[in-house]
Amino acid sequence: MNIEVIGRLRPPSPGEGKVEVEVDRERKMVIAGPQGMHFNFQSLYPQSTSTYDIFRKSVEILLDLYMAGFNICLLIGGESGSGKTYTMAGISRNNTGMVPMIFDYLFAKLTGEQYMPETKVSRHDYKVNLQMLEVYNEQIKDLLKPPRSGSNYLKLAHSPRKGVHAKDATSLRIKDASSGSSYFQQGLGRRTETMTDFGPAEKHATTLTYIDLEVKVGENPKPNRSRFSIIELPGVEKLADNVERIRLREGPALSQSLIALNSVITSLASNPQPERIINYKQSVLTQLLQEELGGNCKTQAIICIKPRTAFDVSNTLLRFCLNLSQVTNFPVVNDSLAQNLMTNYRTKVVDMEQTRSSPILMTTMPTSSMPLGSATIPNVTTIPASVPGGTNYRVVPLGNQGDDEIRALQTENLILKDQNERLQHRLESLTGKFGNLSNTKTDLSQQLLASEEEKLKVSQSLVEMQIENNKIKEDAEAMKFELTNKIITLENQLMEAENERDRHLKGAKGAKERLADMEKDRKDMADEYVALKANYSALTKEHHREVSRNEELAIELLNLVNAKAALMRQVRVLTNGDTTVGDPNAEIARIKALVAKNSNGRVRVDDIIGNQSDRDAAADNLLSRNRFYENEISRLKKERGGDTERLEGRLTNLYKELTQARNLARERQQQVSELNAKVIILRGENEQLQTQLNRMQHKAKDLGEDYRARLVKYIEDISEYVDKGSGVPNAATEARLREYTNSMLKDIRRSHRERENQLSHAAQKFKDRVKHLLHKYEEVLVGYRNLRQLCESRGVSEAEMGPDEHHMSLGDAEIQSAHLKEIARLKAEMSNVRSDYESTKIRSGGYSGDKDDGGGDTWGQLRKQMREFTLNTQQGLEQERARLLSENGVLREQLRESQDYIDNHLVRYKEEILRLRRMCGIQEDSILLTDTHNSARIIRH
Ligand SMILES: Nc1ncnc2c1ncn2[C@@H]1O[C@H](COP(=O)(O)OP(=O)(O)OP(=O)(O)O)[C@@H](O)[C@H]1O
Repeated sequence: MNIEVIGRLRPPSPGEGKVEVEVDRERKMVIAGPQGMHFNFQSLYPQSTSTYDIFRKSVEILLDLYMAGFNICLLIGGESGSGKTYTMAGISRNNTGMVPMIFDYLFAKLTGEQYMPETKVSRHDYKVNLQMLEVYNEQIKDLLKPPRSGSNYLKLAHSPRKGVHAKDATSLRIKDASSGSSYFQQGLGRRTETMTDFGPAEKHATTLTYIDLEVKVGENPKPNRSRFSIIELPGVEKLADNVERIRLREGPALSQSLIALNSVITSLASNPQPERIINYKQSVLTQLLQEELGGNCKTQAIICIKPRTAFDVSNTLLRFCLNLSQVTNFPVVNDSLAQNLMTNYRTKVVDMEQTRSSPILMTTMPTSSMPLGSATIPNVTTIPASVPGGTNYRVVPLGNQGDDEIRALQTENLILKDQNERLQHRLESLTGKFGNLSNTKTDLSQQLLASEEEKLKVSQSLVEMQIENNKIKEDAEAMKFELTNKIITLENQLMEAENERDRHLKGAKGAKERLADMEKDRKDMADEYVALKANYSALTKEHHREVSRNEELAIELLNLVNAKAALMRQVRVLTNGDTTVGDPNAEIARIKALVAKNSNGRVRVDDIIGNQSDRDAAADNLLSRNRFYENEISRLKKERGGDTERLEGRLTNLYKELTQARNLARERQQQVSELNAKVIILRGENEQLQTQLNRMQHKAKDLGEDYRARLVKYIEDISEYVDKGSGVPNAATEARLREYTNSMLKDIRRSHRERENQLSHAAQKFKDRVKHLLHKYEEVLVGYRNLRQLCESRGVSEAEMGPDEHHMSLGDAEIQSAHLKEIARLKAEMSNVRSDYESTKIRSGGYSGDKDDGGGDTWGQLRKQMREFTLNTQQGLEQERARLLSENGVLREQLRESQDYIDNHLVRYKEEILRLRRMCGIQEDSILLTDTHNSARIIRH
């Protein structure tokens, strides 16, 4: 890592004149005249830039590295009066320099931030120490040592742990930034301020400020140790002069540090490789700056530039900058491992130096602070005996012992030289190895840091990936679960769909079949429809005919009522207002209502019967006729005399007979109704008998099955028994078989007896019922016959008495229409009234009225209809009776068959039991016998 070189232009002081330093457009390059050097600074801060700005832009980053464990060096160089001290220390509290700023920043960070930046590793238990040295005239001055505590000049020492260092230098523990700045200012105040012939001492002196930091990082118990070195170099303008001249003019020590520094830097610049061998021992300063210039340190140089400077000085300065910028360092993090490695390396170096140093040739006096291994023997003699304000070196002669001894010494010296060269070679190789190790260590540390960081990043990314992986897994599991559910649901749906499809197919098949059936049905229905339509048209015609007939009947009924009313009025007139004859108007009203109800208003009653005035007119007509008749009667009475009274008496008798006939007809109707009720009851009983017969048949069938099953079981048991036996029956087996057979027979007998009793009881009951039915039937017939005889004895005609007894049966008469019934009743009454009237007329003699005119046909038709009706009714009753008789015969036949069936089976059972008994060898001491009356019974002999 090369040394970074930045430039800072100082503003011109009052009276100094204008700025002559040339800066290019990019403000990075300072050109020393037209033919002079030019150098490209990493940063070139102009005059106006404050120290704080430079600190912020260029030093803060170094401090971060410093706190991370790197050694840092800030070289502040330039001409005398260019502002080196100004940059390092500032001039006041308000215009401070780099060191106070470093303290401020350092403590602010150490106390404020507990963790390293970027790596976030904890930082704790820090210790800050301050050392300040001044190298002037090859002497090391401890600037922090109080003046009155003895000598403050120090010797160089080389220890494995500290390397080359000022022995016993004061190291002050710094607790905070202000104390650090305070100590720093105190140290500055102790710098050498003498004036020499060649200018003030500060021009030739170097101020070294070391800020040592010890801090524990992370879990490591051993702290990192790093050093921040702020080195204010002497003015470089002397380098523009000839070195030999300087030495001749000033002596070898005054500018030795600067000359040696320039020489070392030039060597380092020309040897960037780590295996370079650099002679740092040219001065105290270069020895102290071994690490800062070419070792384990990150170095940055701030070169202060005066606004006006001489050409050769600026040329020298830029060359100095150029060399600096080409110096390569090998900084590493100074953790415990690196420290141990460096200690190990330094131990070897110290050991070699001790081995190489010769106690014979030269001895450094106690007052000398001669650096370890710094002086080569020839140079020793050139060291002046006295250096102003410094240490005295003296060459101590070994004595005058003759030429032989000198030659021996020279020989030994040559041997030693050879050894020295060998050692030098080894040292160089070791230095190269150390450089490699440092480089490797640096790389390793950097790689370690990078790998740690990368490891953290990788771990973080791994955790994030793990989390994301878990999330993906959970999502995948959830999705898998969801998909599984969906698949199951779809499978269920598929199965349901398949089932549905099968159902639909079956339904379609069934529907097709049904469709075919329906088609067939439709054809059948179409045929049926055609037939029905034909029937309907026929029925419609029939209906129309019936309606017209009904209307005709209604009209006829009304006419009859009219006629009846007229007759009733005549009867009233004839009977002199007998109230028993009835009110003709009421009869008309009743018939009107009946006709209106049955014809639904189609028959215009009033048109047929006429209104009240018509009826009154008819009544008047009848009354006038009545009066005419009365007049006729009175005339006849007058003419016939006593015949009238006799006729009246006969008429009265006729009326009485008429009343009796009516009562008889009513009574006969009542008896017919009772007979009808009895016939209905008989029918019900007949049905009950049929049901009972069916039950008996089923019972007989069940009994037969039961007996068959039992017998089969018995036969199987006996066969099994016989098969199991040896064929030679002994007494015990015979006894067991006999016992078994006896129990079987007992069981059969008992059940047979029970069934026989049940069947006998049922047959008896059935017979009783049949008898009862026949008895009732005969009673009905007898009643009917008596009725007919009574009617005949009363003189009722054949037609009026109704059908003969053998036609007596319920039939279509029950379903006759109300009109027909009413017509029949009215016809009967009409016939009665008419017969009464005829008889009265016959009795009254010679009456023949106008009423016969046109009425004979009507009566004839009515009589004809009534005869037809009677015949139809008789036919229906005969059919019903025949049906009942045939059913009765069938029932009797069924009963007989059932009885035969039972008897046959009982005989078979008996024969089977006897056969079994014979098979078993049982004596026929008890046998089954049957009686000859179709009933079985067991007779024990
Ligand atoms: N950047 C600056 N801004 C203003 N004044 C400055 C600046 N730099 C230097 N000076 C002033 O220039 C003068 C010389 O500065 P300084 O003493 O720091 O130089 P020097 O390089 O340390 O000199 P020497 O090498 O002789 O010690 C001082 O008065 C200082 O205040």
